[in-house]
Amino acid sequence: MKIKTRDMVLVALFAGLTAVGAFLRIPIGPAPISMQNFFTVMSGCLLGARLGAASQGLYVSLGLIGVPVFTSGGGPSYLLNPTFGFLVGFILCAWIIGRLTEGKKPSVAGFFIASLVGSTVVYAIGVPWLYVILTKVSGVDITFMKALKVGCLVFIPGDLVKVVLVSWLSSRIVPLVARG
Ligand SMILES: O=C(O)CCCC[C@@H]1SC[C@@H]2NC(=O)N[C@@H]21
Repeated sequence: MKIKTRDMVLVALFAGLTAVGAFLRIPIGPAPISMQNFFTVMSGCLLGARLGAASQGLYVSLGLIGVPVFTSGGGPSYLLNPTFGFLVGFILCAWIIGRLTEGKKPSVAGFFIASLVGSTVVYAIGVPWLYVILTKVSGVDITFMKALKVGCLVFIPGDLVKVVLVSWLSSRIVPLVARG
């Protein structure tokens, strides 16, 4: 399989942008508000399933080998960080958004619905991971409902704004560039 230079550049670009997103954060609890998922969702919308997921896979791999691109650093021990589930979710999120939008007419509504589905997957992996690591590894005494609150509910307003913005931007950018 031949990999195009353009594709490699786009994958590296979105891995880099997601890393920048980790620096744009507000610490509020076990998981911070961050701009990572803004770029995750955008990678799925703009690059499609294969390249979007590759960009997020590259991002997570760089963090795991020790490049401090996550909100609390990096390294293999991040597997036991309460927020690692969100990072796993990023890969699947980009892939799902790409699959749901590829070959379709680019519309704000189409990108919005796909981005909501993808973002739900980030929470579906992120919240149980957060709960298990906090309770079983860190010994924190919290209920699953509390984990749902600090790992999902607090982020919904901000993440909705991100998703609306990405959907609008993508509906304007995709017609100008062919997706790989
Ligand atoms: O440790 C990391 O680098 C991952 C942080 C994940 C933050 C999640 S992504 C979904 C939700 N929305 C936010 O703004 N923050 C959390």
